[in-house]
Amino acid sequence: MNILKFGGTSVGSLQSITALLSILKDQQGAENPIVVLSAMSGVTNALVEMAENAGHGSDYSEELKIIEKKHFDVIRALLPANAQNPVLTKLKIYFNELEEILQSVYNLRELSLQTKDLILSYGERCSTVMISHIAKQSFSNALYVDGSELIKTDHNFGQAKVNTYLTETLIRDFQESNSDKLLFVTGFIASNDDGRITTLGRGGSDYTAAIWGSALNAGEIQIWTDVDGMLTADPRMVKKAFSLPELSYTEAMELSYFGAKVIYPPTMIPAFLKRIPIVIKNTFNVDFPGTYIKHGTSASKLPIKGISSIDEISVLNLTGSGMVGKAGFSGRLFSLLSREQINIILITQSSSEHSITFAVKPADALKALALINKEFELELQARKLEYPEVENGLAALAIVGENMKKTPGMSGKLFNALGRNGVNVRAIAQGSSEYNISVIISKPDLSKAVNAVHDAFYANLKRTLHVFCLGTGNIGKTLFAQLEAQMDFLATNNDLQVKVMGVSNTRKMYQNVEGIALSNWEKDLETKGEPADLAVFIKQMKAMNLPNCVFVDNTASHNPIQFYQDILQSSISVVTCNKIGNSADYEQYVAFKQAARKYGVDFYYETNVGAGLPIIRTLKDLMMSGDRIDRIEAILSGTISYIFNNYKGDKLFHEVVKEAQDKGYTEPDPRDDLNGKDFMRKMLILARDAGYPLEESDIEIESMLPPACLAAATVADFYQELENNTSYFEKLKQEAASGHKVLRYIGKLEAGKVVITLQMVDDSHPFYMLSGSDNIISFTTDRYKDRPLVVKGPGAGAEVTAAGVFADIINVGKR
Ligand SMILES: NC(=O)c1ccc[n+]([C@@H]2O[C@H](COP(=O)([O-])OP(=O)(O)OC[C@H]3O[C@@H](n4cnc5c(N)ncnc54)[C@H](O)[C@@H]3O)[C@@H](O)[C@H]2O)c1
Ligand SMILES: N[C@@H](CCO)C(=O)O
Ligand code: NA
Repeated sequence: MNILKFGGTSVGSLQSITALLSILKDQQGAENPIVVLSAMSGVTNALVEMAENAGHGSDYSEELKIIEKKHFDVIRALLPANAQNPVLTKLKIYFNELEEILQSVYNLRELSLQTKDLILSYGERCSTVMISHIAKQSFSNALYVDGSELIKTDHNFGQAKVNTYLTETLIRDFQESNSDKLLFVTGFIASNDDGRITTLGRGGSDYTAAIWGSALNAGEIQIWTDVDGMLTADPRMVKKAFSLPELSYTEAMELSYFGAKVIYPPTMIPAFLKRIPIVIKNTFNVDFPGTYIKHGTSASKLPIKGISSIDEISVLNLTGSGMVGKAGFSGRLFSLLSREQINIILITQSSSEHSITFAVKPADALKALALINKEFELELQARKLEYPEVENGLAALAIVGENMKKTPGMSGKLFNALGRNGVNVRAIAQGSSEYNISVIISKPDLSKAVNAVHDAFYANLKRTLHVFCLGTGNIGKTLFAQLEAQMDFLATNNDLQVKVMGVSNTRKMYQNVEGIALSNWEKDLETKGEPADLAVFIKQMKAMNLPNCVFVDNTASHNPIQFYQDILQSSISVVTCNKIGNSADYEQYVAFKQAARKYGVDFYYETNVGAGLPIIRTLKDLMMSGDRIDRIEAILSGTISYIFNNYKGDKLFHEVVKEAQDKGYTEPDPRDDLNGKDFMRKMLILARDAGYPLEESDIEIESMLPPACLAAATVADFYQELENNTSYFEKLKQEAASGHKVLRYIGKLEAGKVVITLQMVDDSHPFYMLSGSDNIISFTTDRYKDRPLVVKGPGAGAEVTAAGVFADIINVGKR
């Protein structure tokens, strides 16, 4: 025989009650199941509130009408008119009784625990009367059972202790004489030996189900609720939390102890002792298998079963020489706390025995402090102990699973996930059972931490990168289009999800905790965005405190640079195509790298040189593997390359420059390309990555423009000056052509010196053959000595640049 317990949401609506009845139909068999019911959702809370209001002399009648109507509406909707009267009458009697009791409380302005239990009992009684009557339509043997008469307890109102022997006898006798009936039993309520109503405390209806299950040696106890079972983590924090197919009792205990609200551990003990399996099922998703909790280790191969969390705890730390080697010290401490019913969530003690740290609920913290101050008064006065302090604003997280026991590296994985996301661990505890490793962290970090740990342990699930993007121009726009097009591929082939959480340009900024739909980012930014403010954008990004977070700079602005270091120090990776950061002070360049290393995040800037071409990466690989750069020769301006490759025939120089700009090769300000500044920045970054601590002033740069062009105050003036100097450029072109040569703007790093020069080269030169916006770079190194390593290809343009930024983002995700 099975026990089926339905929680508040399962009896809370027409839809759920209909589902409940069809579940019962499916489970009809040789033996009648026992159905245990909670109060309709919201009713117990309403009863508590009414009781307390009455006790304070406040009005409760409105609320009473609401819950009465709630029951009556269900009856009117689910029973034919001719069957409504008996149950309406019965419920009306209950509500009249309840009103009289509340009125007495109101008159006396006194609410005892005993009266409160009596008031609460109407929740289960009303729902169970109601449902048993509705069930009669399809099950003629349905019978309402006031469970309070069968579960006998002591006089501890509010949290009564069950007299197991007597209760089990009563239940067995009752069931034996009603075995032909389908019993609908009130959960949560019981009575003492005076016959007064008591309640079973938190999770009480589950407890009722377990007591009945134990008394009748049930085949299984089904807990029907509104979620798909026990989840891997709190779904309010972890969107990717999923239902666990199977758990051992111990695992379920550990998980629920730390806040998985589905069942409350003490309620399971009667079932645990008799080894009765417990199945958690979803009334609203009947076909889903749910979670099966049984004795012994589970067959599931998951290394950890779940991550439990408590979002608010307080920690007390006891330190002092007085504890060292003193047997019985911790005994005194913990028996003191247990005597006063203070539940200790977690304990750690250093092996020097110099300090004990323990965590309690915030509500217990000051009480614990006072108790310790009193108990250890002498030791405190003698300074053998330091006066303890309470630390608030903390949270706890635990990974749970019996398989951890045999698997090394579990704690490594946990701490790596936390460390990489900048979560500081305040205290650690691992039971020697190895079922559970718990850490204490600061409360604001909890959600990030739980998500990071979830991602780390369930690596077969999609990992999520949270991306914040600055710049929606040429590159930014193209990146969004590429991200959108590639979403599905990444999900299926790399188990990676790139979620854009925020976007800003100079005018507007928009962030969304749910992520921004890439199909609609432009409209969202326009309509939902606020006026842009970079400092605020970054502050909000940090405040979201997301795991696996990446800041992407797709601007050509100085402004974001000043924030890089702070961003890296907040354990957020930086990906940038903006060259300004790496080509300013050498000191700053070093600081970025150090911050990234220290905080365990990435700082990627592949597109700083040669757009998407693998140049930075190649250089890094050479350096890391111990090669030494002897010489770099390169053409690194895509714009100038395009200009020289297309400045032919009748086309005028300034027209070709305009073409390059229109094709998206130039910097937002094309003067930065033609005056050599962009090229200079790239050479400087390369030289630094090659190990030379150079500054901009160390670079010798030959201008390819006449002075008037360099002096132009605006872009329009610049184009005008280019046109004015047409003959200068024509002369250059002819000179080259007459010698069967081509114009090339070439950078060279040799012996720690960088020069950029305008050259005319013939077909014997390796850089002669270039087309379009091609870049070319040749590395001559200790290992590539006789023939250099050469990278060549399009070195400018929105598609190839955005692709390089994209690859950098993905590389952050790979770690
Ligand atoms: N075009 C290429 O081939 C290429 C290749 C490699 C690198 N890059 C680099 O890409 C970057 C972007 O180039 P682009 O052509 O997309 O420029 P763009 O002018 O088209 O776009 C720049 C964007 O940045 C935004 N922006 C500027 N300052 C900002 C600030 N302080 N806060 C927020 N947003 C800000 C602007 O609103 C705009 O949306 C540049 O740094 C460039 O050097 C470009
Ligand atoms: N404006 C740059 C873009 C690539 O960094 C160029 O022309 O090379
Ligand atoms: Na590159």
